[in-house]
Parts: sequence; C-alpha cells; structure tokens
Amino acid sequence: MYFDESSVKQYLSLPSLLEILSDVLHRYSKHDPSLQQPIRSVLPIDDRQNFLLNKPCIDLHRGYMCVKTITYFPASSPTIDGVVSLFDSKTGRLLLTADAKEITAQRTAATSFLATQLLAFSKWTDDKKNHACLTIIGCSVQGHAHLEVFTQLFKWNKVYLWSRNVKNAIDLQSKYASQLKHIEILKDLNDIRLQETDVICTCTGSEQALIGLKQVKKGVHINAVGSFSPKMRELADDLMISEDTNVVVDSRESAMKEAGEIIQSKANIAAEVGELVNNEVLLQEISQQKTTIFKSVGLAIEDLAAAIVLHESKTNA
Ligand SMILES: NC(=O)C1=CN([C@@H]2O[C@H](COP(=O)(O)OP(=O)(O)OC[C@H]3O[C@@H](n4cnc5c(N)ncnc54)[C@H](O)[C@@H]3O)[C@@H](O)[C@H]2O)C=CC1
Ligand SMILES: O=C(O)C1=NCCCC1
Repeated sequence: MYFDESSVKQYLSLPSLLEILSDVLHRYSKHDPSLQQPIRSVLPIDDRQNFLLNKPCIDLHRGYMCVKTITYFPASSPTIDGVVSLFDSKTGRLLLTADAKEITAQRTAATSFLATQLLAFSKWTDDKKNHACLTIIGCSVQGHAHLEVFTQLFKWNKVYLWSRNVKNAIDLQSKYASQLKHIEILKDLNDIRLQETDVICTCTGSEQALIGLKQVKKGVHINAVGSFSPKMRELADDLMISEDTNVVVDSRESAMKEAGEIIQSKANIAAEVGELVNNEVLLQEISQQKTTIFKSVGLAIEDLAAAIVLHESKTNA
C-alpha cells in the first residue's frame, strides 16, 4: 500500500504520532537493545550542497523495521523528495510505502512540539499558557508544518513569522489569517517583537547564525530545526554557550556529527529529549529559569513512528 502526500495528511493522527515518538525517543535514549538505529548515511552528491540520505532502523519490540531514502536538493522545489518503507520485523514483509516529504514535515514538527511540551509548557503557569507567543523563522515546508502542528495542538495568543523570502511569510500569514487573530510578519530579526516570543522555531537552510543572545528574551524555548551539516547553523555561539542556556538534542551521536551550531560552538549538550520523557527531576533541572534550545537533526526512529501510525490507522480501521 502506498500513502501519497494527501493520505499521509489524512491518516497521520498527531496525538498517536506524539505518543509513539515519546516512546521510541525514550527507548533510544535508554539504549533499549530492541531498538537499533545506526547513524544515517548522508552522501554529498556534488559541490552544490545536494545530498542523498538513507536512514534505516529496527524496532523488535514493536515488530517493525523502517527505512527512509530521501534526496535533499535546496535549489529544487520541494527540497526534499523520497520514500519511507515499513516492514514487519518477524516476517520481513513490506507493509507500506509512503511519501517522505509529508512524513518528514509532520514528524519533524511533532518532535519539536514534543520538546516544547517538555521544556516550555511544563514550566509555564496557566496565565502564561493563555498569553503565549510563537515565532516561526523560515516559512518554507518546515515553517508551514511547524505552524500547522503547533496551532493544531496549542492555542497561541500571538504568532510572528519571518522569512528571508518575504512572499513565503505573506503566503503563510494569509493561510492562517482567518484562523489566528494575531499573526504578524517581523520586519527583521532585530524586531522588538522577537523579544516577546516564548517559543521560536527556526526552519531555514542557513549557514550563518540568524539569532543571538541579544535578540531573544531569557527563558525562551527554541526549536532549531534547520542545520544538519557542520557548515549549517541558525543560532549564534553566544546563545549556544550562555550560562543561561541548556541545549537538548534528539541524539547526541547525530548532533555531534551533523549539527553546525553544536560543532562550531562546542556547546555542552545537557540531555537528549528522550531522557526527559518521564524524568521530572532532570526536566526541572534543565528547564527552570533557563533558556532552552532543542536542536534536532532528524532521526530514523521518528520516520518509523509516523509509518507505524499510518500502518495501524489502516489495520485498526
Ligand atoms: N531537523 C530535522 O529533523 C529536519 C530538518 N530539516 C531542515 O530544515 C530546513 C527547512 O526545511 P524545508 O523547509 O524542507 O527546506 P526548504 O529548502 O524548503 O526551505 C529552506 C528555507 O530556508 C531559507 N534560507 C536558506 N538560507 C537562509 C539564510 N541564510 N537565511 C535565512 N533563510 C534562509 C530559504 O529561503 C528557504 O525558505 C532545511 O535546512 C532542512 O534541511 C528538514 C527536515 C527534517
Ligand atoms: O529526514 C531528515 O531527518 C532530514 N534531516 C535533515 C535534513 C534533511 C532531512
């Protein structure tokens, strides 16, 4: 069975995705031997920053194996193309294939949301929850997916957008204008409104830092999504290594190999997001009174989680 872009949208239930993501990220961080995820292969194709990525994983506990193969061509539209395949780990049978663009968009945004729940919402008062402000930086595929997932799962008081390509920000603003009362475009990243923001999602392919310590308020939570090579980065060193900042990653192993911000700043990694699941003490230690950064590079087990939701939506129907 093949799930195209629209059937991925239709069948990928976000609550189910969040539940399976928490489980696999937690088991990954506990080094559960039933979950195997080798470091992905990222093959440069030429000198134009095009890549072929291959991401396998096996979950013997849930009985599945998954592999995502994608191309990353930033000068093409869309940048990411490819396929996710899910197999039965007992029989070896292929269970489904699915559009990797939509799975990547949704599962990345859902992983950022999970980190936001853990690192930001858990320390907020009810009053804060009613007045929270979200900023999306970079309004292409990931920017759209982050706004979609973050507004489906939480009621934001204000949303701000910024994109190097202003038309992308205007398009995203128009898409949500009837649904969100306050959705505004920032004039630049020194705009004072960025200082009001409680949660920032950076979703660009930038190779230069876009945000530093002075542009944001202390205590902000940032999901830094864009970089996945040592040259790429969205956050400046002063923000990464500030004593008020704690950096959390999806995988220490992957982040130290791929995340430009971490490699260049040599920032300390406080935890993997999976370590924070069901660990109130560590969560408090990392998030209270702190600016928190969740730096993701993307893991095969996140694609696995999405493929399982699709498969089980059909088999349980
Ligand atoms: N962490 C994760 O799990 C994942 C991360 N990504 C990364 O997230 C980023 C966004 O993904 P897509 O929206 O699919 O990519 P895309 O190529 O469609 O959009 C990238 C956006 O970044 C902007 N951009 C590039 N350089 C910039 C700069 N110097 N300053 C400001 N803006 C700049 C472009 O104008 C474009 O709007 C990509 O870098 C991608 O590699 C994508 C999928 C998963
Ligand atoms: O699928 C992922 O994970 C990706 N991570 C970094 C950019 C390309 C896709």
